[in-house]
Amino acid sequence: MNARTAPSTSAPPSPPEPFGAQLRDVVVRYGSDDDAALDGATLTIRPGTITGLLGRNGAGKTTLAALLAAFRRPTSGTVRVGADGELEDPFENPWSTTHVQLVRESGDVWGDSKAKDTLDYYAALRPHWDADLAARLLDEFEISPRKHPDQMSRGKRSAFGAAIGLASRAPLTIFDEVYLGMDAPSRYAFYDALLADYAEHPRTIVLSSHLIDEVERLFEDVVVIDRGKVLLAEPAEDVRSRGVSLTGPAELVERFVDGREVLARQRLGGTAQVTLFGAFGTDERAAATGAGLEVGSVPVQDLFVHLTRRPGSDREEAR
Ligand SMILES: Nc1ncnc2c1ncn2[C@@H]1O[C@H](COP(=O)(O)OP(=O)(O)OP(=O)(O)O)[C@@H](O)[C@H]1O
Repeated sequence: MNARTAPSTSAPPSPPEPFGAQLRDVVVRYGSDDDAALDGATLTIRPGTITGLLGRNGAGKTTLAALLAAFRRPTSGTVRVGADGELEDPFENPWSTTHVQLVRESGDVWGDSKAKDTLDYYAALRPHWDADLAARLLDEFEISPRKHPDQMSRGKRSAFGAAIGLASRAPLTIFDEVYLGMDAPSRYAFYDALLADYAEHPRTIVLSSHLIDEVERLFEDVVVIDRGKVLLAEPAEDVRSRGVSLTGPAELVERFVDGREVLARQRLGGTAQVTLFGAFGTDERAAATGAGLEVGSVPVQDLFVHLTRRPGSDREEAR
């Protein structure tokens, strides 16, 4: 029995299953003359996973997040959100809006009253809100519940939004560039808290970020959008096996490059590391390992830069 069908009791409702989401041929146009912000996007967010949502500036990530959270409706196509087998149109759907939490850069907080007022608001709005977790996170980020968010630094305000997103325990939680202004220790504290709470309370997390190197270890699935189109949507492991990294004596490494596309190249003294695009066959892998090279997967960041590069307009990165 899920929370929707459970009889009403004084105990908090048990959380429903993690939500998934499906987009089919979704087009979003902000104005009739505008280019499409999403242009025929089709993808699935698997329930119970952490999905990295990646794209260059203006790619359509925030637009996609707004659709999932029912902040807007697509111009055409379908958006469905919900627990397995119960996917529904989230727009003007109280069940869905109650169970989907979007944390945006802007924070979605009452700026001119105490942080505690915002916490009380979310405690009433989110059925699975964990007040103890919220208090612990505010403590960790050194945020006073008595302070007004308008008087907080940008980083503290972002951290406040991150804490709200985690404490909401929503079956689908979307963090849209939540880290803005947060210093490195705060960002890492957020990633650690996210992983720890996700392990204890499985749900679906979508994490949009430009700091790919920093967050890619969290991803189970990866969605890359570019100019409103879905370039890939697949498990992070599949993304990482779209290329290979080789590390070892420079001369030896170069022998394996042999006409392949190089995504990244680093050299330190006689040691080189190259990231190559394209699957590496079992024989090649065995040959490279046998020759003493370290064979690794491709960093998501390198692949992302490669996939979204604009020929002729982006400066080739000197590495
Ligand atoms: N309210 C709006 N009115 C008109 N156009 C908009 C609006 N919001 C977004 N757009 C346009 O839609 C496209 C996608 O924007 P979106 O904010 O979804 O991208 P994004 O991937 O989140 O970008 P960024 O990484 O820079 O935040 C862009 O061309 C943007 O200019």
